[in-house]
Amino acid sequence: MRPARGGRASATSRCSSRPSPAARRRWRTWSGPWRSPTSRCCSTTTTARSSPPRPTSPCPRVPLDVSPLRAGIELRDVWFRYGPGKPWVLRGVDPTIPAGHTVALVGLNGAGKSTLVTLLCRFCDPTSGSLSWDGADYRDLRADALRGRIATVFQDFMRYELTARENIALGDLPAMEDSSRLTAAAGAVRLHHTITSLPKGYDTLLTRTFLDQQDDDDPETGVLLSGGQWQRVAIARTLLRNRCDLMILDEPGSGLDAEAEHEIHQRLRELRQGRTSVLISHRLSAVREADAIVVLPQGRVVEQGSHDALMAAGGHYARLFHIQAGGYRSDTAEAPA
Ligand SMILES: Nc1ncnc2c1ncn2[C@@H]1O[C@H](COP(=O)(O)OP(=O)(O)OP(=O)(O)O)[C@@H](O)[C@H]1O
Repeated sequence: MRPARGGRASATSRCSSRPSPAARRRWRTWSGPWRSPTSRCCSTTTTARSSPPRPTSPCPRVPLDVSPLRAGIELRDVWFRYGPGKPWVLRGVDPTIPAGHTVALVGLNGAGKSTLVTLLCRFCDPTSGSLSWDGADYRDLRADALRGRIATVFQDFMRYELTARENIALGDLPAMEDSSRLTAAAGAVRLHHTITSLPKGYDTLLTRTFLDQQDDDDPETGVLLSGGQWQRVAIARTLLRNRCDLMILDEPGSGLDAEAEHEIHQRLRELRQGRTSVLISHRLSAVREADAIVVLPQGRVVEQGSHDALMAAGGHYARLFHIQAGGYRSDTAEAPA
């Protein structure tokens, strides 16, 4: 399935008639739901639900600042692929993330969950369809302001060749000199004692440079952390941004041992209370308490609802849950830990 040909060309030509200064002033003072004239000229034409609408093309706009999230984030018929001719990754998804709620995304490998995260952070725009923040189209918003309101633990998080302090404080630079915030974030993921036992504590370099044999015991040359310890650094970096409006956790426990994973999911559950968050995890016991679980096989939303509702429906989610639970059973029927 492909968008209709010529969508881009016609959208671009329609966008070329620029609004007058007086009209632009009127739109800026419009207090209703934001819908810019340029977004109308770029809007997509949805004909049949089974095929993607025409691709939207970027039009020049005056980017808007981003206010604290009040209502929620809405996706409307979002289609996405990584390039023309590439397979569709998202095929008309339209979940809503209400403010103050946790929405979990569940699906098999390659279902498009992390791709959805890249759209939520606006690293990419949808090929067609739209995302909105309290009704404002993402494409009308300042990308830096939007990202300033989002804290994300990425599945492929970064490991910087910097000190422990810097690696965590990159989440929120003023915390670089604020030891209480740094230690609170590190403590929340049980990393504080690991860091304080390093040769230079929070100022230990988290990389290892071997210049010659004598450098082996030199604390200046830094240390190497395990994969799970790095994962805690990445989560601590995100927790530091606890004033953000949206927290996205993409497989936050994937590199952790069973005990640490259980503990961190427990801690994240507490931190998510009353906050807007998106949680991705293959560990279904970690997502069962989400307000809504969106099941996304092969880029389409096939089910959404609470754990209880989806289990009662006996569909895709229930099947995955039973498969996973079965792996933990011996003779007795137990839910996954
Ligand atoms: N940068 C990219 N360029 C091209 N294709 C990509 C890119 N990133 C992901 N893909 C493709 O998009 C599809 C969805 O990938 P995505 O990472 O969103 O899935 P996922 O549901 O998060 O999977 P997993 O559970 O394995 O993390 C896959 O087929 C993948 O190969």
